[in-house]
Amino acid sequence: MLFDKIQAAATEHGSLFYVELVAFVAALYTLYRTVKIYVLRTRLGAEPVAWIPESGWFNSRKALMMFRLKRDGGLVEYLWGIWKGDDENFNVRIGGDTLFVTSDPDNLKALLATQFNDFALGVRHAHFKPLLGDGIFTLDYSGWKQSRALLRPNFSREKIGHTHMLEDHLQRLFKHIRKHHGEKFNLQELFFRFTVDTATEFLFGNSVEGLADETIGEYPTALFEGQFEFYDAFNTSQEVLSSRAWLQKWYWIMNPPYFRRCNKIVHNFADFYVQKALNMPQEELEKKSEDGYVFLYELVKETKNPRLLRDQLLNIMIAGRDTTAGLMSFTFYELSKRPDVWAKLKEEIYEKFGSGKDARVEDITFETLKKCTYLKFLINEVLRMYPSVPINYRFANKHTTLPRGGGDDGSKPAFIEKGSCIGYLVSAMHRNPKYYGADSHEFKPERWADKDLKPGWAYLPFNGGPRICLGQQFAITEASYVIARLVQEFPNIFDHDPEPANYPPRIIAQLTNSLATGLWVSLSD
Ligand code: HEM
Repeated sequence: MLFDKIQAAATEHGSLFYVELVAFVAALYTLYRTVKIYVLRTRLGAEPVAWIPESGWFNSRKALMMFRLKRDGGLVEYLWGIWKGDDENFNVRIGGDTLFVTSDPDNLKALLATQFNDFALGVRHAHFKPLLGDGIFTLDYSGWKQSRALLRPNFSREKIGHTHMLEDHLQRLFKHIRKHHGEKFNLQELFFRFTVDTATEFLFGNSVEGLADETIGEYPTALFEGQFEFYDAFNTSQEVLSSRAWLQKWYWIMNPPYFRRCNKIVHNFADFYVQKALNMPQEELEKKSEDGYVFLYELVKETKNPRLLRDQLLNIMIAGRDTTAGLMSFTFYELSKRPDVWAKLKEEIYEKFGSGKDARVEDITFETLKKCTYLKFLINEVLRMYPSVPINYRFANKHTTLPRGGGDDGSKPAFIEKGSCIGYLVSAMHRNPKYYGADSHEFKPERWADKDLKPGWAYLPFNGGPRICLGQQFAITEASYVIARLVQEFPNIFDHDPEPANYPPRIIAQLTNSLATGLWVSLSD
């Protein structure tokens, strides 16, 4: 009936009729949305949030620019520029959706802790599922709770404090450094290989030995066909996951055949070790637990489900590997540029653990590393200036509010519509003078000695609330050990940055951060 009437009206008024009809429906819908949001917002006691000006149709110009900068390494600085530190909260329209962007500690506390149940990861599960399946990093609600309960006991102090497991891999790293005879090389690339080696050993009980190659006269042991493809496949899959995360609800566009092929290689790798563990007699498992700590062997005591085991291990791998490599890379980036920081660090490490031939390696433990005050300040500062996860997001699972961002001065509650996305920029918050003073853009480990510096929720490298990083202590122990050992072995560091004028450096923001041009340094005895 209605359709017939529309057709008759179209015949009578000519072809412009359809354009007018669409405009009318759009206007009606806009009016409906405006009234609906006004009513909901008033009911929840919130006020309107400021918008940042659009550029291009639905901000398409901004979105394209962000994609380009993500690839070229300028995204984190660009976002900081939009922010300017003053506007900690605003709305932005991207591709027709409203994104509430915040770097306000009060809002982050509500988002991640006090109003935890109002928010979820949302589409992250769909973004990451082809590689990671159902695990702690991808699930919400009861699935996440069960995962956390299953995995948490494996991060206790006695299970993650095995620093000696790192030493064999470090010896390989030293060989790579020494083969350059004091000439420049890319240390970041070695750190990324190192963390895959240590992560695969810790998680699966066997390292991929990515650092073992002919240039240092070592060859990895292959246990099965396709083992050596794991390293590249995992990197490639991870890059695609990052692009899918950036595409948000359009993630399905990014599903190329090479992604599916790489996922298969990674799954075959994990399945091999899972099956090996499942086939192990109980006594052998117990014996392995006594010999050293392997995540998989501990999990097998709790569940025999091969898919669950594979998914959880890959979830931890993705959460822990690049983040730690990034932390070590940015630390040495700063160390290579700051002789004053390098000297103070050396003083502390040499005093506590000796150096060169007199190095007391066995003294470097979880407990003794914790007592290295300057090393702690250094790591705090690296994670402040270069948080491994600079940008993150959550979705509202109901109509709700966040404490700040509404009203003329942004001090009133902000309305958050069900289904909308909240982007939070930890990197911007970490450089805001409001929380870190006028020198907030400077790299200054000493700031952490100031007893008055109590950033609370303004310092969030490991997230906060119920989903706080499970591997925080693990990562800090591993990075501290590597830093201390490198300082012991190589007393001299020199900067060979190909872009020395670019400070802060260009950063590639994949799922986590890395230096766009690599970490070019030389280290010598
Ligand atoms: C410098 C190193 C690291 C940093 C900066 C870091 C940071 C983070 C952040 C920001 C999150 C929250 C992600 C989100 O909820 O959206 C997270 C979660 C997580 N991290 Fe880390 N991480 C690091 C290393 C590690 C390591 C080494 C492991 C494991 C061996 C690990 C295991 C996890 C797990 C399992 C989660 C998920 C927790 C949950 O959702 O309940 N992380 N990490």
